[in-house]
Order: sequence, then structure tokens, then C-alpha cells
Amino acid sequence: MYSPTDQRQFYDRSKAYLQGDATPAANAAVAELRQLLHYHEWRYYVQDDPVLSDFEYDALYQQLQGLESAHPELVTPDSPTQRVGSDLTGDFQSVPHLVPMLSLGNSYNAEDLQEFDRQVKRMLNQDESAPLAYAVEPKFDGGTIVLVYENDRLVRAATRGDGVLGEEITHNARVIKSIPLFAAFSKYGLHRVEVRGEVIIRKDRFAKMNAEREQDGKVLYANPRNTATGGLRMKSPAEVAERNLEAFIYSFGYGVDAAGNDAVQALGTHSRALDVLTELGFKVPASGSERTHAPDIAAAAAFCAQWERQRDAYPYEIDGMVVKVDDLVLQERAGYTSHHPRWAIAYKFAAKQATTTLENVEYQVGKIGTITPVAKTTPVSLAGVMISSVSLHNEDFIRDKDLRLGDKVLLERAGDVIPYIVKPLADLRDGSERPIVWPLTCPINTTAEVVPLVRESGEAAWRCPHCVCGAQDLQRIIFHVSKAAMDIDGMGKRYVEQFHARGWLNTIVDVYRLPYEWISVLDGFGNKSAENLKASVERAKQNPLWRLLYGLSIHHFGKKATQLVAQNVEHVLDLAEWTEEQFLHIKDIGPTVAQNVRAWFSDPANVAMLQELERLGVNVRPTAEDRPAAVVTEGPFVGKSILFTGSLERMSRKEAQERALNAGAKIVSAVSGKLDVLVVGDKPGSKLKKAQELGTVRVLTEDQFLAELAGG
Ligand SMILES: NC(=O)c1ccc[n+]([C@@H]2O[C@H](COP(=O)([O-])OP(=O)(O)OC[C@H]3O[C@@H](n4cnc5c(N)ncnc54)[C@H](O)[C@@H]3O)[C@@H](O)[C@H]2O)c1
Ligand SMILES: [Zn+2]
Repeated sequence: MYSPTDQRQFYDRSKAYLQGDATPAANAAVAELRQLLHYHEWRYYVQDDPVLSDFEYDALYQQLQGLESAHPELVTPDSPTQRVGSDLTGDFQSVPHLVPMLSLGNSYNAEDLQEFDRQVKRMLNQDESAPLAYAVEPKFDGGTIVLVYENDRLVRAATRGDGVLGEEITHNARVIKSIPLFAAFSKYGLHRVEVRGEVIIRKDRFAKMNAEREQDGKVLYANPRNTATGGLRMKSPAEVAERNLEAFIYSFGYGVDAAGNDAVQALGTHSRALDVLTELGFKVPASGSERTHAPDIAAAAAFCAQWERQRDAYPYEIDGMVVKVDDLVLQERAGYTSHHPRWAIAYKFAAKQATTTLENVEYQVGKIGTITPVAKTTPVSLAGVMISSVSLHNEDFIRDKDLRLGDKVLLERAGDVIPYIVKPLADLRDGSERPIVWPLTCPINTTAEVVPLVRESGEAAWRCPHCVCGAQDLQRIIFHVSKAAMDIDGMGKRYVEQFHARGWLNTIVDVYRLPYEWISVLDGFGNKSAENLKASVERAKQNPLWRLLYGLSIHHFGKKATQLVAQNVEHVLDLAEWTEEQFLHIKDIGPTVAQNVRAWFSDPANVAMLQELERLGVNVRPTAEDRPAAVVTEGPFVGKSILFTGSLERMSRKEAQERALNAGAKIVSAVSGKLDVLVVGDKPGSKLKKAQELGTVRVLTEDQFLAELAGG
């Protein structure tokens, strides 16, 4: 239908319009935008594989709308603004809908909804200040299905098609379990009915299906939406059944009694109509949680905003909410355009996907030398954030996805997940794309020495085994001071980089001999912050041994393993003498850890570094935190849960907790029915109040606590 050259050109032109780089005369722009929108509708509805985000498509659509309203003489009936995008494939028989199936207008924020509310009221000749009630429900992101029931029996199912004609898929609908084959519409005087819904796949079922496909070596499904819309159009109902499709029904389209008179409006409101459909056995958004009756537009907007926040936790893909005038009589009075009802609007969430160009690949090196490729893309807005850099993880990721420089790529960012490349848009390649050549030598290293990369068997990552350029040292220092390791408060990545650039911080040892007098005169510092930094470093010197071991960035020597090992030495340099057996003697320590730690300690430079750290006052022996307290079986605190609140005078909070632990207590973090003892210092605050209210908690002062510890 479209040649690769056309497709690439349509993509490029679309992006040009979106960036404001295309400004032909109005009549040329109108013609071109229509052509572009037709193309994107084909990609979206027929191919199930769009090359623009919904947000971008909507933006192009609005450009066309804008031009058409400024130049009404340019409007034609076949413009995408005047009719519904068609998903007719020609693979099924077409059937006319009982009433046209339209699209929805779009809104993106509370102001848009307020504007919609004003328009509806104007249409209805209603006072703008009088509240109008709305029904609000999820906008399911799947494929439309239109079901016709006669005499309580399902007689026909169709897709939306072009809104007037749909494709008949009755056999496929029959295998979707949530679609009842019989429903007692006659109870409500309904003889012939059309109900509308959306066919979707639950996210977890989708993930499971794909996991199975992966095991069987089959091509993975792209996303739940495409799998659902594609599923509706399978040739054999048996294949449809395999896709775990579900149909959410969201409204009546039509409904008449035996005499052919409308019998839907008698239900009064859309909310009531959905209650009836629920009662008749349809799968309908649940009243109260999934859908609401909003007394006015502000309440509707609040419900939309709440759903935008909880969207990712919902088991189904939704791309927004739908806000509908609740009163069915008012709906009919508000009426329709040729494209959408005037009484309903979609509230679109920020698009989770976007397309852009993969311009270049840069490399980063990690603390143990892991080389991570990073895609540099043309900046694009994704879920409300500008993105121009996306991790490519490792060589296999690039190879499996067949990514090439110059590719148009589909990006996704869902919830808190970091953005990632879903796939290249291979159809849009024009031959100018170049392969991504994986480096054989360290790509960060700028010195004359060549360092070949290594890849250990069973690992996805290539590593630079001995850094000669200092890049890894920098990453190791950043990790060393981080919260996870030595937890040096106030010394983040930014300062480490700044001090490194000035030559003050080249190794881990330098962390403990910083030139504070120079730091204090740096821009943005001053005596006070230099002193604070120094105090943090001094405090870190007393850290438990496992933090130091963890902060050395020894390959495979994770947090858990460092904790286990720290318990079993007297001094950090014992490890330089340890045999493999000594490591393996510790439960949960395997040969990989043993070999890596032994190799690290066999390097004299590393031993010298630890000696220097010890000389600078860094703790190199296990502390009370490293050693689990000997099991205490007697005493006032054995088995008791304890909590400290307020500021203590005679010891730090940490020290108090350590002593309580040593006396057999458990430390908890909140006042609840499970708390046994609360020790209060100065200004105890709400915790004391809550404990007193509970009445089950023993409250001790700091002195009483110490006296009981001492056995008094
Ligand atoms: N990315 C692209 O290239 C591209 C191309 C074409 C269309 N699109 C997207 O499709 C939109 C237009 O498509 P459309 O005409 O299908 O409109 P739409 O998807 O925005 O809204 C109408 C559809 O929403 C569905 N829907 C789901 N839940 C609903 C509910 N509770 N109540 C009512 N309807 C509900 C219905 O099935 C209905 O057909 C565009 O705004 C764009 O987001 C994207
Ligand atoms: Zn290097």
C-alpha cells in the first residue's frame, strides 16, 4: 500500500510539521496533512503498528483542524476531521452499524475539561454556573467491538470499521468468555440492542503469553493493544480463544422495544445504563472504583487526575479516561459532529511511547569496568519528559533488536521505569542506516595504551579489565561515597566529579585526605560546608567493615557477601591470606566471589591502598554491626520490640539501638500495637502521644533505659 520511500517521507514530513519546520501555504498544508493523517491511520488501525505517538498524531490532527477552521472553504467530507479513521481490512464481510460509531474529542488537562463543560452547557442553553453531572470511566486501549442482541441473543459482532460499516466477526466474539451469548434485555423492554465495548488483554496475561512465546522461540507480541485488535481479526476462532481477550462494555449504542421505539433513554442516565449492563452479565467498569458519577466537571477532572496517577497499577492498559454527560436525554440534545459526540470527551494521559531518530551511540564505563552503550537520540518528549539519551544495556540488546545508526526508533517509558527502545521502525529505513560496530578496545580510554575488552562466559557485559585512563577510578569513587557503600553525607556524584577534575580526588584513599582549606574557598562552598563535609568523612571512618568492603567495588562481591565475610575476619587484610576454602566455608559464599576477592587481594597495590586507609583512620575491623550480637536469652529487653524517639543526651540514637539489640531487643520504626517499649528523649513529639493513647506501650526515659540495661 505504501512503499518504504513513501513511508520514510511521510514520517519525516510529519516530524517537520510537529517541529514547526513545515510551513507551506494553507491549501498545500491542508492537502499534505490529510495525506499524512491517512497514512498514520493506516499504520495505527490496519497495521496495528503506529510510527507516531498518539500525542503526536493528535497534534497533527489539531494543525489540520486549525487550518480548516481558518479556511472553511478547504474542508472536504473525506478529511480526517470530518469522519472516523477506518480500520477496515477487507478480510471480513462488511456490515452496516445500527447507528454510526464515532470517535471522541480529546482533552489533556483540567482546563480543557472546563472548556468542554462550557461548550456543552452552551449547546444545551444551560447556565454556565449551574453544575452538570458527568459519568467518568477508563478509556480502554484496545479494539472496539459492537455487539447486536435480538430477543436476548447475541446475533452479530462487528469491529468499528469506518464508523458506518464494520467488519463482521461474530464467530470470534463468541469465543470471548466475557461476552454473554444470551442476556435478558427483554426484562427492560429491549428487543433489539446494540452495545459497545473495547476488547483488551490484561497486562499480566499478556506478559505470560509473551513469556511462553519466548520459550517456544516464537516472535513476541508488540503490546497488549495490538495483540487485542489483531486478535479480533484472526481467521480462526480457536486462535482468538488463545489470546485471552476480554470485552469491557461501556455503553448502549442503540436499543428499541418490539414496536421499534427507543427504550434506552428510559433508563435515565448513562450510569444507570451501565448498572443495567452489569446486572445483565456484561463486564462493565465497576461502579465507585473504576467509574464514577461526578456531580460537576471539577469532580470529573479530579477523578481523571487520580486515575492518571494510578494508571500503571491498573491491570489493563488505558490511554485516558472518558467523560460523558450522564443524563441520556441531555446527551441526545447535545448531539454529534460527523466525527464525535458533543456530549463526551476523552481525557488523554501523557503518551508512554514516542518515536525519534537514533543518532549516535556513546559508551559509559562502570565501577567494575562494565561498558554500557547509550543511544543519543533526537530529543523527544516522552510521558512529559524530554529524552535524548537512552541506555542500550549491552551488545546483545543492540544485536537482538537489530538497531542501526540513523534508525527511527520507538521509545517507551512506563511509570517509574527508565525509558527504553522498544524496536527500530524497520519499515522506515531508506538505506542510509549504518551498523553499530561494537568496540573491541576500551572506548572511554583516551590514552595511547590499547586495552582490549573482555567478556566473561555467562555474562552479557563487556568489561575493560584494567583501566589505564582513570575513568573507572572515578566511577569507583562515586560508588564508594554513595549511600549504598560508605554513605558519606553531602558528597554526591557532582562533588566527586568536581574534585576529580581539580586533581584532588583520584583514588579512594584521596576521599580521606581532601584539601578542605581549598574546598572551603570553592564557589558555592564556604567554611561551613567544608566543615560539614569533613565531619561526614570523619563519621564514615567509623563505618562497619562491610561498608568498606562493599565500597571497594570488587566484581561479584555484593552487599550480602561483604556482610557475610566481614563477620568472619579480624582485620580486613586477613583476606589477603585467605584460601579459597576459607571463603567457601562461609555459607552462601560461592567460588565466583571467592576467586574475585582473592584475585583483588593478591594485587599488592590494593593491599597498599587498604594499609593507607587504615593509617588515615578508616576502620578496618568488624564492628558490633558487622558481628551479630551473641544470642541473649535473659534480661529486661529479650524478645521485646523497642523504639527510640526524641533526642537522647547520653548516647547517639545509633548507639542506643545497638545496645538494645545487644540486649536481645528488636528495633521497630513505628508506634503500633506491636510495640513493647518506647524510650523517650527530649522533645519526643507525636510518637509518645500515640503510645500513650494505645496504652499498651511501656514508656521509659533514657535514664530508666540505661538503668534496666545495667540490670537495675
Ligand atoms: N499514533 C498514531 O499514529 C495514531 C493514528 C491514528 C489514531 N491514533 C489515536 O487514535 C485516536 C483516534 O482514534 P479513535 O477514533 O479510535 O478515537 P479514540 O480511540 O481516541 O476514542 C474512541 C474509541 O475509544 C474507545 N473507548 C475505550 N473506552 C471507552 C469508553 N469508556 N467509552 C467510550 N469509548 C471508549 C472506543 O472503542 C472508541 O472507538 C487519536 O486521538 C490517537 O490517539 C493514533
Ligand atoms: Zn579506562
